[in-house]
Amino acid sequence: MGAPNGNPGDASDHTDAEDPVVARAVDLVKTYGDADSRVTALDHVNVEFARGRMTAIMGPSGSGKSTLMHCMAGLDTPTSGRVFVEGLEVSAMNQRQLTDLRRNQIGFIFQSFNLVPTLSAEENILLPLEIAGRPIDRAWFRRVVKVVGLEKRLSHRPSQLSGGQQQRVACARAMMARPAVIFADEPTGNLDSRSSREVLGFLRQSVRDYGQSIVMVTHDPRAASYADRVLVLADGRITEDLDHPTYERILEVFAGDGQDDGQNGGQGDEAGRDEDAR
Ligand SMILES: Nc1ncnc2c1ncn2[C@@H]1O[C@H](COP(=O)(O)OP(=O)(O)OP(=O)(O)O)[C@@H](O)[C@H]1O
Repeated sequence: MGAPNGNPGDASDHTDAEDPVVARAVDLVKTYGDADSRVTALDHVNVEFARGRMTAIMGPSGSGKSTLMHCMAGLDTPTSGRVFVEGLEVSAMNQRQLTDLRRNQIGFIFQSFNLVPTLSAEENILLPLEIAGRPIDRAWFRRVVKVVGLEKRLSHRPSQLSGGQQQRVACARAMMARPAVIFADEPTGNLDSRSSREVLGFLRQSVRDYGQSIVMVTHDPRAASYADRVLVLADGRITEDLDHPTYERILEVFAGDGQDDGQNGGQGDEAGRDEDAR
């Protein structure tokens, strides 16, 4: 099992694949500003993210979604409380340990793709491993490239790719290092509905076929319906925790009708979700 009270260590030589929880926040508080203008972005959040599952985080603008993800990924420092990834205490790490953690345990997918414009798709996918000085598993590279359907685009630079193709490169880049968890911040926010479906399908496939753990912030109920679990934040607190919700169920929750009448269980949405990818 993971050691939630363990010391931060070298992220490159520590994995705890036995622990069903890949990341957790314990009594997490994040405030911004001073006493006169204090904003509580996270208000005593306790949450565990399951290994090999896709969890979506939803909530209104300003509810704390990005802050939660940034604290989980070691990109922001909690005011109080603790954060663990793979049993390692992120909230107690120094900069070197955080760099190690981000290189070896965490993958990122951003709304704006964040590709290096002068590099080809292949070079972008391999860049994090090159920077970390890690060996490249060519067989895994070919598999990942096949999953995201980029075989014929590997020599293209980002400007020669569509938005959907660029986000596929970003997905492949995140998957390439086999991170313990991928944090995806609005991964479909800049994509049309067809490209969104494709990218969400790849993410689901990586969960189903390779046991990838994914935490995804999204405003889009359609995107959230691909997840195994949907958390809803409001004013820095988790207000809903939904297990395999349908698109309709998510819409109901956001319409303020949080009562589960059981009528939506097991139904898929008609247009968005790629059932084959689940
Ligand atoms: N660097 C900062 N300085 C001051 N306040 C901040 C800072 N970052 C976030 N906040 C505040 O913390 C609260 C939570 O912000 P956060 O960005 O986490 O929300 P969000 O749910 O991700 O919003 P959105 O959906 O609009 O991206 C907001 O009230 C925001 O104004």
